[in-house]
Amino acid sequence: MESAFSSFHVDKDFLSVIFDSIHDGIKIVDKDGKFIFINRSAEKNMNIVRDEWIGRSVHELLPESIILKALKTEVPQINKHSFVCNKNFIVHASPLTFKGKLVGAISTHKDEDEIESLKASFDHFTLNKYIHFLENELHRVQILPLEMKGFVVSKNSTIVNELSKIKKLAPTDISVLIRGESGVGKEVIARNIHELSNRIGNPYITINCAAIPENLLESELFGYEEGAFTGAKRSGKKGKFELANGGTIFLDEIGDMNYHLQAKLLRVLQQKELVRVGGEETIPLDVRVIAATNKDLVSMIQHNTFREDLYYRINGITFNIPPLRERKMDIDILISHFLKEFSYKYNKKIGISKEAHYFLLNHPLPGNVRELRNVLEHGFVLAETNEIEIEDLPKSITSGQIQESSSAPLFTSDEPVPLSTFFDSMDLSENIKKVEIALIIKALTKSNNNRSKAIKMLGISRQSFYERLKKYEKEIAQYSN
Ligand SMILES: Nc1ncnc2c1ncn2[C@@H]1O[C@H](COP(=O)(O)OP(=O)(O)OP(=O)(O)O)[C@@H](O)[C@H]1O
Repeated sequence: MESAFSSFHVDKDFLSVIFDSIHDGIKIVDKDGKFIFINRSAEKNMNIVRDEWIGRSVHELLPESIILKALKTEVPQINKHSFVCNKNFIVHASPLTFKGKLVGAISTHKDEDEIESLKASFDHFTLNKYIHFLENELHRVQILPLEMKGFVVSKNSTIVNELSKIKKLAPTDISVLIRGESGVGKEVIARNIHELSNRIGNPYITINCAAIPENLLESELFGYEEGAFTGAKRSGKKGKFELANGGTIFLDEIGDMNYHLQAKLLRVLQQKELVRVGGEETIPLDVRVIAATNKDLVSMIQHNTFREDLYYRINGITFNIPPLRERKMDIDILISHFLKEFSYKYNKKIGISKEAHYFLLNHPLPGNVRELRNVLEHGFVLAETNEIEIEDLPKSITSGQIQESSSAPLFTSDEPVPLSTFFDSMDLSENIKKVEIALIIKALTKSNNNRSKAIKMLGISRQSFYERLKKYEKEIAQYSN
């Protein structure tokens, strides 16, 4: 779903997941009648290949369709009978308008046979149940975008302080530099700034300066004209800045941009206009710039690898996002947030065992929030019970480190918990504490909180058990019922 629909600011992959999980067929066309989305049910019950329809015109493919009528007349078409693809359907179609302008049309349809069989089987009771189901579905679909909008989840005081700035700076055009390691959530913040700004409704374009080969980055950013270089498209191409015109551009990994291009970028930002590569025409720009980096730009300036003038141009205000290891408190709420997200995405409810939870809290997670999300999603998908267990997490984090870093494993029992992966530092007493807490929690969990049984499992005296319980009261309480 592109163009006008990007203005709704709901992640398009996510929107596709929602629509694909809806039983009714859904089709969306843009204002010119081009198919921009067809959900899985529509593909199935119309017996078509949706990828072959996307981008093609409804005028050509379904000239008699109800969706085309809604688009042409700009009047909703409710409960209309339609015969397409050799089947009868009941269709609702509505024009889609945004900020008073027609941007396309949407239709939902049900197979008529299905409606007939539904009618036959509906008594009052089932009808009520069906209404209840639809209400739940509607609620689910309505709250999804909010849950998933990618708002920044954090309890960390540094981040909370930083975030409090967003509301103030978002409506201005001040440039923003976001600093932090990979995966800490820099893009989430950039998107939030755009969404809270007056530019909402206009494009939000991202480009990762490190991911594009140096020789292509210039034309990716500023576009090119026909024949600008070998392999250039006949018609030329708009660059990311032009695509972002009126909206926001997020320049990720700006520290990886070469010195020559930095000079060109600075010129574009200062003059608020650009000339495409190989072109002559000057294109005026109105783009808000948000940049991000993992690099120390100040030291790069000292080493003449980053331009000082560009640094001051992009650094109107700076956000510093600490890595996850410096805000362990956030792991808890991020886990809850992601479990909620996945339960919508996969349509099932799964929790996390205390051990897996504790494991994640103590795992280094160098890939920050992105790694936490990936690891949890892996566990969510593989979990065989209604809780993610340590065994469901990727082997790379539960066992990789042991094999690589210790020739003689400290624990060789049948423990599913590879305890030595907790040892992200050499501090002996800190590590002993972690092991003790993990084993006490495990014994309590296994014994259903029966302390006598837990003491027996641990093979320690009652006195020593209670001493430790007191000592680690806070940590254990967090994981006990
Ligand atoms: N505070 C947060 N709340 C909710 N989700 C978050 C948060 N921080 C990060 N995420 C999620 O973690 C993943 C990585 O975040 P993001 O892409 O913003 O990181 P980044 O710092 O821009 O990474 P990179 O520098 O590698 O591009 C995304 O799926 C994002 O939705």
